[in-house]
Amino acid sequence: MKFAIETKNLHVYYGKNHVITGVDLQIPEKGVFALMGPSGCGKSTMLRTFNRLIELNDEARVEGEVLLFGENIYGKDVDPMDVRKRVGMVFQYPNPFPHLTIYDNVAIGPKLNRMVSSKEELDKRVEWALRKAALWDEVKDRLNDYPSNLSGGQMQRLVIARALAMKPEVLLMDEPTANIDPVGTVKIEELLFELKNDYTIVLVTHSPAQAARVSDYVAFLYLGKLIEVGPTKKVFENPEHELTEKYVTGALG
Ligand SMILES: Nc1ncnc2c1ncn2[C@@H]1O[C@H](COP(=O)(O)OP(=O)(O)OP(=O)(O)O)[C@@H](O)[C@H]1O
Repeated sequence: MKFAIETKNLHVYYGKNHVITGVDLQIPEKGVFALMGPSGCGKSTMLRTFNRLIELNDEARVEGEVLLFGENIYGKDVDPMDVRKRVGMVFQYPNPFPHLTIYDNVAIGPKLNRMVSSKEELDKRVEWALRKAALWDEVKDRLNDYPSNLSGGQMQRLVIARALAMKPEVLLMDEPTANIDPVGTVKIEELLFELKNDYTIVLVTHSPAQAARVSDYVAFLYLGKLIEVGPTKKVFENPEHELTEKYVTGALG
């Protein structure tokens, strides 16, 4: 079976600090796969190896393999920019481009990458992405406004639309609701439910409750090690490891 993402003996170091210590993980295609664990266990670091964003940190060193649909993205002929086009990312703080309109925030990726050949096609792509991100109805009459007046939740959905406009194969989300109010969080969680039919979504969360609500599969990381992985229901209802049980019952911080 081909997985969307597979890691083989993955290690990450920041200088001498060994923060991911030999992880073998298989992420199936489609659905929400949650990486959960307490603060500092290496979730964000691991996520950033999946699109080579980790390399923007000069101190970081990656060993082992990360396969994207069977192909090692750290292979010597692979261009990290190509990987980042195929694997989109959404961060903890909604970060629309403030100097671009709502329309241009979504249009810029396909435009710069020459993914469309006419204004009509670009308009269509923008509408499609905003609809997919469940934002179209809220912004269709103000596409030429700047994003600063949007709520945090709307900004985060705009950023999701920006990522989707590139038609990625995998979408990485690093604590996407950490800075969003409860209503906005519900909307984003509902959106994940829709998107997971078409995309493989890898979600980093420190909240076991969120992992339980939205994920199909979950991996529990602790101090840079993969402790347990499996279907979410199984891991929460019948964990194999005592550490996992402590974490999902809130006894581990
Ligand atoms: N740029 C960096 N340079 C050096 N060490 C780092 C860097 N980023 C993270 N670390 C260290 O690597 C370890 C893993 O951090 P990481 O951010 O991946 O964990 P996390 O599980 O995502 O935590 P959080 O939920 O707090 O973001 C931590 O010990 C952290 O201090």
